[in-house]
Amino acid sequence: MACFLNCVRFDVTATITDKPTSKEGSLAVSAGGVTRYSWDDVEALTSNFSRLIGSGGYSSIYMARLSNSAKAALKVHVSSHRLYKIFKLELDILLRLHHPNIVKLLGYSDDSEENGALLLEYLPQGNLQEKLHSNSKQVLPWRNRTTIAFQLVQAIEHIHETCIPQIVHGDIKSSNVLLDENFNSKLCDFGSAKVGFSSMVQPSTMSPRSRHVTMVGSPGYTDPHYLRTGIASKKMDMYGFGVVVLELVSGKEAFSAERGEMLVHVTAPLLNEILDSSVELSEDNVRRFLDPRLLKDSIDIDEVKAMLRVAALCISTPPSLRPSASQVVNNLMQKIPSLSFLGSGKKSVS
Ligand SMILES: Nc1ncnc2c1ncn2[C@@H]1O[C@H](COP(=O)(O)OP(=O)(O)OP(=O)(O)O)[C@@H](O)[C@H]1O
Repeated sequence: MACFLNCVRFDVTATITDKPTSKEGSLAVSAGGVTRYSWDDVEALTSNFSRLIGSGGYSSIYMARLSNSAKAALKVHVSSHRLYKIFKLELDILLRLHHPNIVKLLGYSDDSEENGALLLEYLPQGNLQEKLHSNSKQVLPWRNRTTIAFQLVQAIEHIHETCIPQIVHGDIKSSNVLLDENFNSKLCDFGSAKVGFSSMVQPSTMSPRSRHVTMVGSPGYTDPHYLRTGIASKKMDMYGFGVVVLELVSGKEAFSAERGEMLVHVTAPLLNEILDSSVELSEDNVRRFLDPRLLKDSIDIDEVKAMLRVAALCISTPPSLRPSASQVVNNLMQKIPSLSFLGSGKKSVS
């Protein structure tokens, strides 16, 4: 996905585990459920990269077939030394992450610095951005939208609060949320992540004189506090999450290139109204903001208000006012009864 011109990736500083030493010709080697492939295997799995299923700023994603003929997705980083480091960072993180709402690593290939590839579980419904904003006739029902938000924030809770060391994703946006056949959401793309700090980090490449920061940013999703200060934190993930919730509720894009408009700006008056306890929130205003493609009569307006309130808190300034992921998990479970069922078995050990 396109990035802000003035923002590039985080510097990669995380330590990457050494690769396993045993390797038998082109035979794949499995450890802990993750298989290490040679580049020849990768070519065979993808039938020589014959079917492209997605692409990002730094990688191409190809359809792969495993030996049992199950589908998988193969992510290949554009060849360069810097991008190989991003590949190693993502590999290191995915090797450690095990959560139902985080894309699963099935295997990898790291033969040489030119060739790094991640084999991921295949998510047949693609990414949330396409699902919400393409002109497809298939409209994502309200129930799925609340579930997707809830599963996404559980994935964020896991990386922020459960796994050790903790991780800041650094690029929460709807194109980094993948959907399985039942529209369950899985967070992907850890190429911008920061590892091993509890809440804040100053990017190492930020010069004290220039405020130039090396960090990814996607239009409409980047925390303005981060852009101003260069300080990355869990709160920037909560900001990105808040924007995704606004997209889910409104069906509008985080950034409209056509109008040069950010969703957070368009929604600011309504969100201020939501946070202002002295104002009785007008139901008409809330309904007007809802995605027009949704069958509004069947939607509980209190659920919409709950989602908007969460979004408003997540994008608030200063970042210290934003809730943690676990606070959002608890709040959504309380306000949207159908989610408590999903939340009952939510914890998964890293
Ligand atoms: N496991 C998967 N199953 C199905 N489609 C996938 C999978 N992984 C990625 N994709 C598709 O490829 C797109 C790009 O993937 P990803 O975000 O990982 O790449 P990237 O190069 O890191 O992107 P970015 O520019 O956002 O950093 C996704 O938005 C999705 O459409």
